Amino acid sequence: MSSHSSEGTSSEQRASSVEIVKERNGIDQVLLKNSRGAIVRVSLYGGQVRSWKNERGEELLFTSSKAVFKPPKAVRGGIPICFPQFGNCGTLEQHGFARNKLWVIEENPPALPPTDSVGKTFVDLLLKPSEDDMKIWPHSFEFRLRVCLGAEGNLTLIPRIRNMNCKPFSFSFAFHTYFSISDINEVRVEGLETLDYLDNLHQRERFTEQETSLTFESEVDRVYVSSANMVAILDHEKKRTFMIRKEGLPDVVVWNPWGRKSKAIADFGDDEYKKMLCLDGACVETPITLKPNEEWKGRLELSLINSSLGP
Ligand SMILES: O=P(O)(O)OC[C@H]1O[C@@H](O)[C@H](O)[C@@H](O)[C@@H]1O
Repeated sequence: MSSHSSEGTSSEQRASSVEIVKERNGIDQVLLKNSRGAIVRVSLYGGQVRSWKNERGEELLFTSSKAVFKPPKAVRGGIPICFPQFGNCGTLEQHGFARNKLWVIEENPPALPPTDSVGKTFVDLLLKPSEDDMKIWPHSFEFRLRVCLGAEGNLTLIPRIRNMNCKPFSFSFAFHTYFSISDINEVRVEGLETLDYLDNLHQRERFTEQETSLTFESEVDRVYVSSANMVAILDHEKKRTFMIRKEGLPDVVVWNPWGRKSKAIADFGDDEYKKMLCLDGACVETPITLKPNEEWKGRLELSLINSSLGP
């Protein structure tokens, strides 16, 4: 099985492991555990990371108390995958179909560099289009996703998308990450200053970020274009910082529906907007075009540190 634990064990350490369990909807879920007790759960439904817990057992990703765990809806929380379309700028359903499909575990994926496996516990997933998918998006692809839990508790996602067509195609993409935060009024985001963004609340008008760090007082729904490869969410109350490192994912989507819109989302609690921030590594304004047999590879690495970035 192409799910691996490659950490060494000592008598003091728990062994790292990969287990398959059934979710309440009967679908398989992969549990990655490292030797310090951190755990990542990945559902084959949507290839979606559902949970990321650190060694202290603290949940680092948000999931709504009203989330629906039955197909065909994507689960509201964790890290849904938006592919082959982000948002509703296209002919497909909002955020594309990958998040609503059953993925499989891939036994022998094409090799990745040793740095993507050594010291990590990981699983490889695969999505191929069904006949029905091909009717609405007539492009043959293979979407591979490696989900890795590092020895230090870092969560890394490595997407690879290959064009199996004889014609080029383009897609947009996002890891729609729901971070769990203490209070939306208490967090700030660094790494987006001076960037241009398209504001979905103003018909996608283009603005330039004027703030040195982003704080939140109302609904936000933006795509920051061509950001640096590192963004941070500083949570003052919890005294911790999420570091988001990304490659091949130039854009950053920032979303929080705030109070009024939360009430209109059926699978989201009225006040839950206070406890989450969506910050996605994405290719939205910079869609990817693949020639026949060409492959795109990205990388998102999430880690947690317990001190502020700034002086
Ligand atoms: O409810 P969904 O389909 O998961 O989307 C949630 C949100 O995702 C965000 O990324 C979009 O910019 C929002 O407009 C959207 O409301």
